Amino acid sequence: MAPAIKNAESPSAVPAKKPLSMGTALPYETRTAMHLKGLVPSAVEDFSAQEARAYEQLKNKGTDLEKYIFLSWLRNTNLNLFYRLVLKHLKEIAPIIYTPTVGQACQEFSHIYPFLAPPTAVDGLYIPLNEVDSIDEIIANYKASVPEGCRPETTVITDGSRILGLGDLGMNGMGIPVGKLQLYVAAAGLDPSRCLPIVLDFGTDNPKYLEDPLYLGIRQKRPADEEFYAATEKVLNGLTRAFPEIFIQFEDFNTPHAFGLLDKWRDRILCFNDDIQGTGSVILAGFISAIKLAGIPAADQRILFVGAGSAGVGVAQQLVDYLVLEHKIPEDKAKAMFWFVDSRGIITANRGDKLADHKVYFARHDNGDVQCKNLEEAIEYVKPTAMIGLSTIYKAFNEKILRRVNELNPVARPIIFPLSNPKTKAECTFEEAMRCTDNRVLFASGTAFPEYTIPGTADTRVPGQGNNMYVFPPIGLGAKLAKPSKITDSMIFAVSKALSNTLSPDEIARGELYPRIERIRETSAQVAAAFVHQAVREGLAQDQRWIDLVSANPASSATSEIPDGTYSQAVLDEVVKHMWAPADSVHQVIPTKL
Ligand SMILES: NC(=O)C1=CN([C@@H]2O[C@H](COP(=O)(O)OP(=O)(O)OC[C@H]3O[C@@H](n4cnc5c(N)ncnc54)[C@H](OP(=O)(O)O)[C@@H]3O)[C@@H](O)[C@H]2O)C=CC1
Ligand SMILES: CC(=O)C(=O)O
Ligand SMILES: [Mg+2]
Repeated sequence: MAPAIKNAESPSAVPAKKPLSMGTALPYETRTAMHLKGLVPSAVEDFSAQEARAYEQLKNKGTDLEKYIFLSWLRNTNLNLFYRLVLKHLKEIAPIIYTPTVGQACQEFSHIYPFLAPPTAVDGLYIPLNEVDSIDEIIANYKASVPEGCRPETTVITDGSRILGLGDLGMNGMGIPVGKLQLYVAAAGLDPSRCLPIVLDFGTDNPKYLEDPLYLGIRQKRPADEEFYAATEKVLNGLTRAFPEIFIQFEDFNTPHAFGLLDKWRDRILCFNDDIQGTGSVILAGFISAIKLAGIPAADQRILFVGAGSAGVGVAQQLVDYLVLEHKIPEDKAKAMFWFVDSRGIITANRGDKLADHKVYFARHDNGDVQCKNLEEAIEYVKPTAMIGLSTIYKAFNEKILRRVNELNPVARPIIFPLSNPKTKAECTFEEAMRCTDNRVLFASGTAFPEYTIPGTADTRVPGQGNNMYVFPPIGLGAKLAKPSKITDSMIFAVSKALSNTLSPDEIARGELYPRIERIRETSAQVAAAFVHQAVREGLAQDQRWIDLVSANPASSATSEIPDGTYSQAVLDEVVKHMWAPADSVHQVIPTKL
């Protein structure tokens, strides 16, 4: 793990008013000085004993949802211990605080909410549609409820309208901003006291929640577009008025609004859309590794997307940019390497329905009279070398389909990425993909699948996790440091290149497509450094210290137009110094002299 220190400019992430959260780790002198004598058990422990106890409790929970609730409570009562535990057991805990369990937690959010945090904890902003005119008051309330100086620098905002592949969960979607921000902290060392989850409680079109007596959001249908955009504008204006440097991640908005918000705001404020750009970036990184192993030239790939929403189109846009920039394939030819299947079949210009704006660019014009109505027909027509699932359809890549794609690719290794989340929406599992392709598959999934040992051998393969968790934390960290006026597509492209460069020789030798999750802190620092370099190269960075550092240490002769994802050691070293990490001993967080 990259060494990490607390950002000297940040207030401590552990609220000073709550020393009791350190509980049994408080030394006797501190207890005396703070009039706590007799209020905690007499043993004085170090943090690792507390950590062992917390881990024991975690292991004893019967279900993943119980583990989620326990971890949420821990985070809200002992932040330091929570992040020590998360970092030590990241591979085990990430699927609980993030996909897949976070999906279930969102579905149950209104039922478990009171048990996630003590009543005094402020865990984010809940902004009802009918209160958007009070945004300044809401922000003032927030400021008054957190320690002086805790100005948020990173926010994840959703309106809960498309939570993972689970659909419209209304206000219950709050679990996603909360979960994403925990990864910002764990993976990239953002200061937890400066992370602000926000849910726009704008109603829900999901009857299940409207009828649920325990639902905690406003009980009304979602507003029409005009009202949605006007209300969102009030919130974003209020937020940027109060915190002009804040980095905003749009998350899990339904696809038309995801594209609409990005178009409207991307040149005005420091923001990005995780589902379009973050997913595009992370899947491009895995794809770069996959095509190196596929055994055919990149230009011969025939790429079939199953699902044409914000994620599918976002990924394909990044792949086209890559084929054009890196492989010098003309844009028209690159675009022609892609086919999309949506709920009505292959997307063509003459299919007879009015295509949503985001589908138009990739609609086929070369199909003549052929219209494939489903995935099976599409496979026979396209004969894909790569199949990318962002459809939310569980088992869409069934055994027959997987075997057929394998059969169609006797030379090239098939690329199969079932990327829909959570696990209950994944197009196939790693085991299925391995079995049906004679273990030849180049695989990545949105939710982590277990390793697979090829029967009768000791050959155990590790599946790639193609999840935007590898890129949004370093993008946020890089943005916080370099302070670019906006996030550009070329910065996102640099991030993909940088992530693909982080694979270790061992991971490359084993044919893996992503770095192991246990190294995510190290890779996040490297990717953030590449982001900072690119922001400076493009002339958009506004923090003079980083401009000077990059100018004195240019990593390569890359231009702003064709990013190569490189960074200098000097910038990497400096980035690492700005990553927050939990304290190792109570003396780092509680002054010895009170
Ligand atoms: N791995 C990762 O990091 C990420 C994964 N995702 C996952 O991607 C998935 C999709 O997200 P998003 O694009 O925003 O969602 P959308 O709901 O906008 O997109 C879903 C797409 O799938 C299509 N579809 C539905 N049924 C079928 C079917 N039977 N056959 C083929 N296509 C079908 C829909 O068609 P139509 O347009 O006709 O309705 C639509 O184009 C989610 O599960 C999400 O969790 C998202 C972001 C990141
Ligand atoms: C990972 C993610 O952002 C999603 O599934 O929506
Ligand atoms: Mg998402």
